[in-house]
Order: sequence, then structure tokens, then C-alpha cells
Amino acid sequence: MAGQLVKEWTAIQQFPAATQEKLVDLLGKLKSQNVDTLTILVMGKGGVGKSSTVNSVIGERVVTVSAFQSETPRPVMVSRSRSGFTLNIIDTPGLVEGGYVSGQVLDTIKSFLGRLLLTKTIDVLLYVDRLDSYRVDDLDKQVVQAITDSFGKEIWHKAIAVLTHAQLSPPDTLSYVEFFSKRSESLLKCIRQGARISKRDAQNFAIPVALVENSGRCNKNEGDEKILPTGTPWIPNLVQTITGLALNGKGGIVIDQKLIEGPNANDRGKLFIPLILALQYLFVIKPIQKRIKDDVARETRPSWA
Ligand SMILES: Nc1nc2c(ncn2[C@@H]2O[C@H](COP(=O)(O)OP(=O)(O)OP(=O)(O)O)[C@@H](O)[C@H]2O)c(=O)[nH]1
Repeated sequence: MAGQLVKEWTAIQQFPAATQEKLVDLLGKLKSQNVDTLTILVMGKGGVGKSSTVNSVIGERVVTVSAFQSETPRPVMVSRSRSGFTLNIIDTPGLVEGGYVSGQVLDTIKSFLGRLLLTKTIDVLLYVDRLDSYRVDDLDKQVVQAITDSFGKEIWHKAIAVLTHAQLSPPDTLSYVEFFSKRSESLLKCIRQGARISKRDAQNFAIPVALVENSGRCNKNEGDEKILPTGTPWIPNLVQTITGLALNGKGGIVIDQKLIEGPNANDRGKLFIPLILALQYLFVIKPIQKRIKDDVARETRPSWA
């Protein structure tokens, strides 16, 4: 990738042996299908755990994590290669500023992608939110809508809903599995509404949900792998979901000029052309015609004629 430093993915060796084995297996599966590069875009609101998730997957602290609004300039792309396979992960700033979806942040993300990935593709979107948010609201829908408007509805063919803080203790009345299924169903419903995916089309846009626990206090199994309350080691599970999506037969999101400049940037004014012509006729041409007519009517023959 032009101008992009691709480092060797040495941090993979920091993972416990069982996790390493599964990751190497999954990368092998991708290579066997002729996929030797995977580019993952990470988006979501602020403070939901995007940067932490990037660090967890790479296995080292590659992007700054902060309990408050991040001061690290983002977007940032982290690239790692291993045995001829390259993983690119793009961390982005939170999409909400001052209680509103920030068009400026989205534009920054798009121009960053244009500079780095023009004519290349985004293979997977990690849409990050927290498991321990108890409800979705209109702002969530607006975030999804803004992503859809910027990248096209097709991006949801390549999306995983990632829920961080997954080691939560649910309220007394619900089991962990019940809580997870309620939370993921309400988030998926919000995504479908925000992305304008009809009920009939929902099957076609089956968005997987993956759980993540970035905390250093995440429980571990006997193999030292970080596990969810269900016992599932979450890093290989997330990478498996990513692999499945990369190989789901749907094309990635191509970063081209049209996407960078916004939908029909050149056509934007076209809608106004008839209106402008009508106004021109009413307020310019008609008055001129009238003045000419009046002038002709007022014209008196010169004395010499
Ligand atoms: N317990 C727990 N804390 C998490 C988890 N993921 C992130 N955090 C914490 O949540 C805070 C925000 O995490 P970030 O990774 O910076 O979140 P972000 O989405 O990148 O935030 P912005 O930079 O504002 O866009 C930090 O204090 C993290 O330590 C998680 O899975 N579990």
C-alpha cells in the first residue's frame, strides 16, 4: 500500500498457543481462497471501545486508548503482515460530536480512505458498540444512516456488530444469554432501520454479532485464552467471524472517487436546474420582454422622420 508502513505481525506470538494456532489456521483459510489482504474499517460512536478492539486483535498497543475523548489523530491505519498475508485495520474517530452525528468526521474518514486506499476495497466493517448499553435511541439510528449514506447500503453486507464490555453481569432477572440476545436484537433492528433494510431483505443482510472484552481483567480459560462468560475465546471467534464475512461471496466496498466525493457529487445541482430556469424566465426574461414591449409602445417617431 503506497506510503503505508507494513510491519511484520510479530505480536501474534504474544497470544496464547491455542489462540495463535486458530489465527494461523484462519489466515491459512483466507490464503487458500486467494485472499492475501484483509482491510477492516472500524467505526462507531466515541468511547465504545474501537481503539481497544484494534489493539486486542493486533495483540499490541498500536493505538491510544483513553477513557475520555481520544486525542490521537485518527483515522489511522495499522498494517501487519505474516507469511505473505497483510492485515490492515483502520481505526476512526467517534462519529458523534456534541450529541449529533458529525458529517465532518465522516468526510475526514472518507478523504483518509481516498488518500490511502483509492481503487482498493474495504473487506469488513466492524460496527462497534457496547454490550452494556441498555437501549438504542434515535442517535444510534442516525449513526447507521450516516454510514449508509456515505458508503452505500452494501456496506452492511460486510458488517459485524461488535459489542464490547462483554464480560458484564446482566440484571438479576435475565441470564447472560438472554441479555445478549435482547441487546443484539435491538441493535440489529436499529441497524436495519438506519440502513433502510426492509424486513424482506433482512435475510439477505444477515449481520453477525461478535462479543469482545478488552479489559485486562477478562477471564481466561486453562489455555490462557481470554474468554467470554459463555466460555468462548473471543479473539479467535471474532477473527473467525471476520473470515466468514470476507469469504461470503459479496464484494467489498470499493473506495473510488464517487464514494469519496459523496453520492452523485456532480449531480447534486441537477435537481435545481428546472427551478433555476423557471426563476430565470419569470424574473429575468419576462421583465426584459415587457420592457422591450413597453419601449416599442412608447416609441415616438423622431421629428426628422
Ligand atoms: N471493561 C471494558 N472496558 C473497555 C472495553 N473496551 C474499551 N474499554 C474502555 O473504554 C474506554 C474507551 O475505549 P476506546 O477504545 O478508547 O474507545 P473508542 O471507541 O476508541 O473511543 P474514541 O476515541 O472516543 O472514539 C477506555 O477507558 C477503555 O479502557 C471493554 O471491552 N471492556
